Amino acid sequence: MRRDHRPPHPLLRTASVRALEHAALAVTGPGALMDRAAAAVADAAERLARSLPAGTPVRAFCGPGNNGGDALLAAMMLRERGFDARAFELAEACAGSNSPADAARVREQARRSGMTPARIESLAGLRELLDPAPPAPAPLVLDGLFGIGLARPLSGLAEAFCRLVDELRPPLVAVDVPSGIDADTGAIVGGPGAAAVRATLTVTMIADKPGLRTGAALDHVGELRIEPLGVTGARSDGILFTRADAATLLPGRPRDSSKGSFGSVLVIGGAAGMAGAALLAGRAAQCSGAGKIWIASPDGPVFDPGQPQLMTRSVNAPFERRATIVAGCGLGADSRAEALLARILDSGLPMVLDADALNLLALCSPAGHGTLPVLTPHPLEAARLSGSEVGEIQADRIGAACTIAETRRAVVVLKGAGTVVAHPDGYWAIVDSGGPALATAGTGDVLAGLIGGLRAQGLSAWEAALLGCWAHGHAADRWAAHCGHAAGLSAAELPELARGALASLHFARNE
Ligand SMILES: NC(=O)C1=CN([C@@H]2O[C@H](COP(=O)(O)OP(=O)(O)OC[C@H]3O[C@@H](n4cnc5c(N)ncnc54)[C@H](O)[C@@H]3O)[C@@H](O)[C@H]2O)[C@@H](O)CC1
Ligand SMILES: [K+]
Repeated sequence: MRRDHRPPHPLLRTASVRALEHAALAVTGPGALMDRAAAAVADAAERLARSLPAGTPVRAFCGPGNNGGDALLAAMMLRERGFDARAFELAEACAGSNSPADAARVREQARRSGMTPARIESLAGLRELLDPAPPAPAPLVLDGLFGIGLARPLSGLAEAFCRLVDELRPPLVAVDVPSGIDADTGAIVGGPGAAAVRATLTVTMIADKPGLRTGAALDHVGELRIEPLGVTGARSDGILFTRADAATLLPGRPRDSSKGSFGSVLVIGGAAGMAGAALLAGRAAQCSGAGKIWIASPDGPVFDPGQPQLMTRSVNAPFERRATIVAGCGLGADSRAEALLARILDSGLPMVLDADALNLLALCSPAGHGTLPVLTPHPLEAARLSGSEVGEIQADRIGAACTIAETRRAVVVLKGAGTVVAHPDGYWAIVDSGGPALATAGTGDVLAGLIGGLRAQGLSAWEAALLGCWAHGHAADRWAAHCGHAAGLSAAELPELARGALASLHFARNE
């Protein structure tokens, strides 16, 4: 995929982080990594404290494992730097747990310096700490309850801690991972009803993690800082697809070219009552730079008066020999649509299947295709494609996208917070753009059109999916940043914004 020599942004699952940690510990000796992790947390907390009233106390919540060790040592460092820093542990969360060696060493150090974590036994005690009666100042909180060792849903006082944090929204630095978040999947352990900490800032250790980049985690991580702790040699499980990656994929535009040089897109959809869906996909294909665009609707020609260059075509006409098909946006689910999808799948042409095409595809058993198609399901469509439930998809978005990609032999774009793109050969990426501005009807049609338009310009299915997703997300992000608000974007505005996002990559190439 890469056309330059810049290393990608790796995302490591817990097993890979642990393997790196063990290899590094053999070289650095015990304690060194925890010293560095704690120093990174203390530095981050000190920076955050500069934006808070002078004298803001630091309250560190320490779990039984090394995550708690990091937080406790950071609190000790902050006390040495002059902060009113104290450490606490939650009675139930620590019951019966033996600390691992590093955390035990820090606890002994804390005992010697008179900073043994005070045990909190009740909700009242917890509230008093997080919401002290005036004039006592509100605290800056360190969340060191659980990191990559979280093994079950938060309960008891740990759960109450999260609920109080949700209510009071204190400035909070999460150590490694916000407690309650699964570092591999980004889901809240125990499901959407379970508890997880909401951080202002997360300082994550050794490497970036997929579970900080997709799903529910995006409302919990806050600002993210990655601290390698001097550990190198990260083997990536997947990548974060960034603006710099996107810039390497931008299709060229030679001077000596014509409309025939940039491919044709045939949008098939826009049945009665849903014509707009096909028009949005057509406009987006246009804005991506594709040479020619046709719209074929099962209910006769649909015109886009503002975009007269979009041509119409009968769905019964033979498909253009070299077209890229974008099918499904407002296609309907009747027998005509079914027959059309069968023709599309038989064509062997490059294709992007969205919306109704995915729902129909879910009814067919997986089959081989001429060229790798791109499927763009949202979680409900993904659930239909894999015969599961939305909850199961969201519990492991990467796993779900990879499974569908493999079984359907397709590049799969699993939409939603932290879009996942998966290849049937098992590799995957999370797209580093997009936000809640996109949560409105029609934006999926725009995405399908963008990907189709880029595919028509010669990008592979994988490349077109990644670049299309990035441009789509970045367009919305830029719009939201400009408005200072993420609500009210209409899908009709999005194709031109995406054109701007793609154009901005010309500058990124030279950065
Ligand atoms: N040892 C080292 O050199 C380093 C450790 N690091 C830190 O160590 C963390 C991992 O440490 P651990 O492996 O000890 O794991 P954690 O500290 O994340 O937690 C493990 C402990 O929590 C308990 N536990 C898990 N889920 C629970 C729940 N829901 N309720 C109550 N108890 C629960 C487990 O039984 C175990 O005692 C990382 O996240 C990171 O913060 C990093 O700083 C890197 C360096
Ligand atoms: K944590």
